Amino acid sequence: MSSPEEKFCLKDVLLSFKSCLVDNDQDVLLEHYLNGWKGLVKFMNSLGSIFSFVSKDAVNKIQIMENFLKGTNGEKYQTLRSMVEYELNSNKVDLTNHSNNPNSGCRTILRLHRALRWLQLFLEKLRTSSEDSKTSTLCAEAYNDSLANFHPWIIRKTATVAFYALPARNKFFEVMNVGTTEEVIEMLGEAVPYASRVYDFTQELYSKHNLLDLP
Ligand SMILES: CCCCCCCC/C=C\CCCCCCCC(=O)N[C@@H](COP(=O)(O)O)[C@H](O)/C=C/CCCCCCCCCCCCC
Repeated sequence: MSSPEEKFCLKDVLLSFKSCLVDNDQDVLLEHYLNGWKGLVKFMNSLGSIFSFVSKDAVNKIQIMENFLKGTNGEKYQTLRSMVEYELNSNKVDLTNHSNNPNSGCRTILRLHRALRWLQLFLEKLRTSSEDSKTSTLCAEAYNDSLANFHPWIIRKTATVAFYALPARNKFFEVMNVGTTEEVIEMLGEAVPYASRVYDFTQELYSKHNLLDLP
């Protein structure tokens, strides 16, 4: 379990996904987007080491993006729109084989973007779940309808086994540190639309530039 300073704060995560939307939902601030993911990773870490293989991958991808933001071309990575424009115009995106430029911002964000769809589905399932719902089932359903389509068999199997270690619904809600079940449900009702708006914008941007299948 996590130390107190690593405690998950759903409200902060919520605010990150809200505050990353700019220009009337026509762009996303990368720094705030990454802050949202960092908050989620903290929460996942608080569930124990069973999810460390997921956490490591997420942290690695966040780190790649933070390095771009801190790098010499950092200003090009302020928003998703500016990143896509910059990387496409400077041939930094390998559309066929990722060995030339394995860690472009576009392909790294695409992995997080696909995970955001899982999160969106999972949160919505949690919000509308009944008291006797199993979090492992909700999580697996959300995963199978989203991320699993992009993962090889071995990762799908490992993830499915790990889902059984998820705490029961009431314990899960407790770890979120939001308050009563009703308050958690209310918070989720606020969170899902923000995550959905970020997801929808990114999906449209990537689709417009044919980036949704980046290897
Ligand atoms: C109120 C909030 C409640 C929910 C909080 C959830 C917190 C979740 C935090 C992070 C989510 C995980 C992000 C995972 C990113 C995965 C990106 C990915 O698909 N990577 C694969 C492909 O990358 P490349 O090889 O092409 O670079 C990579 O192969 C994946 C490796 C790790 C396995 C990923 C399994 C994903 C399962 C997601 C469910 C996590 C369950 C957490 C339960 C709370």
